[in-house]
Amino acid sequence: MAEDIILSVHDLDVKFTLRGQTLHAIRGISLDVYRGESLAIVGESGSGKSVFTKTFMGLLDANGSITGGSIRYEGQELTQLKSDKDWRAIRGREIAMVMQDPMTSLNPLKTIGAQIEEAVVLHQGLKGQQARQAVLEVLEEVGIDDPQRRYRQYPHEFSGGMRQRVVIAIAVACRPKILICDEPTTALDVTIQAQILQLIRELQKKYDLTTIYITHDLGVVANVADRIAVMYAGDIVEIGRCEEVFYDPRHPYTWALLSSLPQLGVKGQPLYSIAGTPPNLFQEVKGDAFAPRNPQALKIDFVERPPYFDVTPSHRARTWLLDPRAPKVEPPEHIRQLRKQGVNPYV
Ligand SMILES: Nc1ncnc2c1ncn2[C@@H]1O[C@H](COP(=O)(O)OP(=O)(O)OP(=O)(O)O)[C@@H](O)[C@H]1O
Repeated sequence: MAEDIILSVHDLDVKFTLRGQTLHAIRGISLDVYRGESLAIVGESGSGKSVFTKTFMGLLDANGSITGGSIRYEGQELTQLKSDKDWRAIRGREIAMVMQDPMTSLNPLKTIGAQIEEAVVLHQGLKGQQARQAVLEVLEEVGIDDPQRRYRQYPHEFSGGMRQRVVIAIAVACRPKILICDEPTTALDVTIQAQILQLIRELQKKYDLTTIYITHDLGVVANVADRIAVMYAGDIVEIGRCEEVFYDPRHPYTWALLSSLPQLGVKGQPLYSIAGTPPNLFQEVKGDAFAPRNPQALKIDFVERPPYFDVTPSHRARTWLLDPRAPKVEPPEHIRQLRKQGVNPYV
């Protein structure tokens, strides 16, 4: 059976203007997101993960604009939406976001209860006692004890993990179909991180949510993602099912990203880090954007941008290495070992 596509991005381009110069942040991304799936978008800082997902919600900074391509959500073309009123029908209501730092999305001057209640009133059409009851239920649902008391408290009276639960409560109270989680656990310690990811997973099942995780840490999503999209320099360079990207990665950037996971490090040896820096997006990127940092780059990598090559029907990568004419280049030994071992070293 064909997958049901909830969001379809085609050849998307985003540019920013800064002091008279143009920065090409998203360079022709195409991506279908399937209803009910959990998709992770991973890549280094600056690869364009946040900018890309902000385009689904009309949240680009004022100096940025979509300069090409399309974004269709449930058949509606989002790139045509202009006014804030149009976007309000999508933002929160259809597509909601949980940000890395809960303090940026919470109002420090309003009680937690009042903030969740606003979402309940606006999106579920409840009023008075019913609205209050719904807030207490959602607080409990996200694992906040003693909701009667917590309702009256302010954000500063909550710990970081609890604040993140409140932000998730507000997002879920809007009954969205897609939940975007932008580094939802980065600021939290490891135990709390796992609890928050677990909570998001439970809510995803309960409400049949489509979730998109944005993270620079592949390890974080190993447990939660059905599919992984690897971003580099404003482009998706590899996408596949979680196990395809972990055990059979094809793009040299994905190899490098996997190699830099602390879980793969050898005790007593310094952690692998990717040499060099990402390209300057103020300048035109030629060929494969990762080529200058790739010790095994081919000549053509510096000349022509690679197309996507299919590895399986669900797995593709933008690398000349997959061209039938390319010389055989093996991934590093430790990456090959992963497959042989067949165990998930990331979790
Ligand atoms: N308002 C802006 N003006 C100019 N450039 C911008 C603006 N917002 C983002 N960019 C640039 O767009 C590119 C992508 O940024 P983005 O924030 O999406 O990266 P990211 O992968 O989400 O990184 P991080 O993990 O650090 O959040 C970067 O080069 C960034 O500097």
